[in-house]
Amino acid sequence: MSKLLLDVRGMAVSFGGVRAVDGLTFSVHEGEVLSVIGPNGAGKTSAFNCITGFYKPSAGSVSFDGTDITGKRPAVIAASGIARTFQNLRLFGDLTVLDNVRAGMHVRIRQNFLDAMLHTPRYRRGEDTAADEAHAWLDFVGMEYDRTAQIRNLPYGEQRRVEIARALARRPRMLLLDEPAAGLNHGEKEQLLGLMRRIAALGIAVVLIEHDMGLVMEVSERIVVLSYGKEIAEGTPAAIRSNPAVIEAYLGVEDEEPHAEAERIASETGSRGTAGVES
Ligand SMILES: Nc1ncnc2c1ncn2[C@@H]1O[C@H](COP(=O)(O)OP(=O)(O)OP(=O)(O)O)[C@@H](O)[C@H]1O
Repeated sequence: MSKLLLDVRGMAVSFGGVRAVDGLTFSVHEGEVLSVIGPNGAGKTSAFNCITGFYKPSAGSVSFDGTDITGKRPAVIAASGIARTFQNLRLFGDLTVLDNVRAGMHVRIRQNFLDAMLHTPRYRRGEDTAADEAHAWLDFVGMEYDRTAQIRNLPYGEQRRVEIARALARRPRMLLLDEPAAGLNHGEKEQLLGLMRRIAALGIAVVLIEHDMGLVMEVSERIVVLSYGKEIAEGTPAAIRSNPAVIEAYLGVEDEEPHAEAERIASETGSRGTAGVES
């Protein structure tokens, strides 16, 4: 097994009387793709928020690469090598594609203030390097659109790609993706599947929250299943799709979508050649 990166133990967070995350324990290794699934409101995003410092866990611990990061500020946690994307895109709409990705790099590239003020050759070299690297990440995620276009003018699927490029430009060791397939069409979901595999092949751990079960079953090495904040199952896709507690958790909720997901989980055969069932 490759190197342990993230180690979450007994993590909890509550809002009023709601235990959004209730004693969650799991780990993630270098280059692994792990999915966190569960019905709406199960606590998936809250778990991401605790890991990345947006919420302060009320109990438990989070360590990353052997360092305790429990309750640290988001900027400190990001600097330790954890990047994330959000359910609702958080890009700078007025900036160009390229500048959005460069914004992801400025957290790690520190320019000398005087060099920046005086636009010295050293400053310009730094900016050129940053632009080259931003282009390289945009190539990596398959962004073929005009990179001088304002983000707000791009199709939604392209914006999602840029958000991943920006997260990668931080050179993280672990990337948390919160519903990256939401709003994507079938072809875009297939590209996303390939992209997640390429990211993992770089040795970056990928932790995925996703409702598209076709995609989850195809890409994940392991899956953690949450229900009402608690972990009810953990295992390989094959073990999860036949786990009665998982099927029950999905069937036990009122929405139509989770019913469909439960049926998909129950009927997945493991022989799918492509990802991206429209949900
Ligand atoms: N900031 C908050 N304030 C109050 N309640 C919250 C907050 N964040 C999450 N919750 C509650 O915690 C529970 C878990 O929510 P969370 O968004 O983590 O679930 P989820 O599994 O990500 O859901 P979804 O799949 O719908 O995104 C829900 O009951 C939610 O209403």
